[in-house]
Amino acid sequence: MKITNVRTRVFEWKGHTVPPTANFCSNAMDELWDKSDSMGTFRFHGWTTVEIETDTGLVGLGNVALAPRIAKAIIDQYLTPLILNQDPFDYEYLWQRMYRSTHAWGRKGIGMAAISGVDIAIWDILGKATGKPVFKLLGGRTKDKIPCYASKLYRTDLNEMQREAQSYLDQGFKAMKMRFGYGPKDGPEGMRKNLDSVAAVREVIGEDIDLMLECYMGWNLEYAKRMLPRLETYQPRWLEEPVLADDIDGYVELNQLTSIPISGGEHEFTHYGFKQLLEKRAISVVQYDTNRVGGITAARKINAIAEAYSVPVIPHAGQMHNYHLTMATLASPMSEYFPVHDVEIGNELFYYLFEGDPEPVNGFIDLDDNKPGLGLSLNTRYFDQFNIIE
Ligand SMILES: O=C(O)C(=O)C[C@@H](O)CO
Ligand SMILES: [Mg+2]
Repeated sequence: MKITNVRTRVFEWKGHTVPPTANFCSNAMDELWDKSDSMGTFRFHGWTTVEIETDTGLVGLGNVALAPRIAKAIIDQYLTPLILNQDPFDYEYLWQRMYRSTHAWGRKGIGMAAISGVDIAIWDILGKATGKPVFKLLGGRTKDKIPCYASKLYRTDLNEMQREAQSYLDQGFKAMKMRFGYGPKDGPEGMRKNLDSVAAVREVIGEDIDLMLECYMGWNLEYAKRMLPRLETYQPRWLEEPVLADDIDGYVELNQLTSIPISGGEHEFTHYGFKQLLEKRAISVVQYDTNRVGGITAARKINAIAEAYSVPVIPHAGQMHNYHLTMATLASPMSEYFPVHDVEIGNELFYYLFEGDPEPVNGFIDLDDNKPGLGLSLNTRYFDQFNIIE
């Protein structure tokens, strides 16, 4: 089998978008003086799709959510020539070819995200060519179903947050993740507001539900060191990305500070990046996203390293490329799930652009044993609401 064509498209959402409210999620821009729409660069209102065609008529589908126009340019200009006329079953060779020939500029960030989109499409072809779901190629079912946690609860009015938390309980979720609205610049008052929001959600969900706390890199080390002891009483399952992804020693320090596990990795790349985080005991939960970290070829290597360190892998975001790895990995106890919603931060945009993602039932999702590949296709129903760039 040979790859005959690579088609990339950028889909930019032009439909209805829920405007961001102030302090809905702390983030890395918060420490700068200009706080107007500081989350702007972290919203996902566009996507790159990668369709890889073969001489057998199979088409594999992958995607990238970071800087879509740049991801498309990288794939078109640099990666496509490297994989044309090649056998998709040589996936490791192709990954190394893409990784090594873009090494000067592509090791982390958008270069690796572009490689990820191509790699995911290649794995989709492997599944379709063998007539098996990708999780079967990765080792098969390690769990009956995948437990997942509802991930939204942006900082709003506390009553509203409580109503939202209750709705996840009503749907049967046994775990959920909430966002902090405040950080170092908001002083003691913001600190109290952060604690109030955790208390409010805990009050609704009780002790028997896992609660995850997301900082999205909006704190700094000093602030996190003051917050962590105060958060212990709420027994969070983890505190996520308290500081910038590059402050690895900060993660190390925070991970040893209290009983609260520190999670991270959604802004880390390749097995080399995670080797460093795990060796240093910087994180207690691995949260790569397959469509950033280097695709399935890199993610499965990270899973093996994490298993050896006894650190759970709970990828960032739901989505098929992550679900298939989680299903096939004993070290992955659960998945993140973004509730279907109007387009807001952009995590929901996935459901407008693709179809095939499983819907959770009672807090669990399942994958189809009889659906070859990743089981995802483009959802053409909303195409008229996108600006599509070929
Ligand atoms: O779901 C997460 O872990 C994220 O970081 C999502 C991001 O969109 C910020 O909430
Ligand atoms: Mg996160």
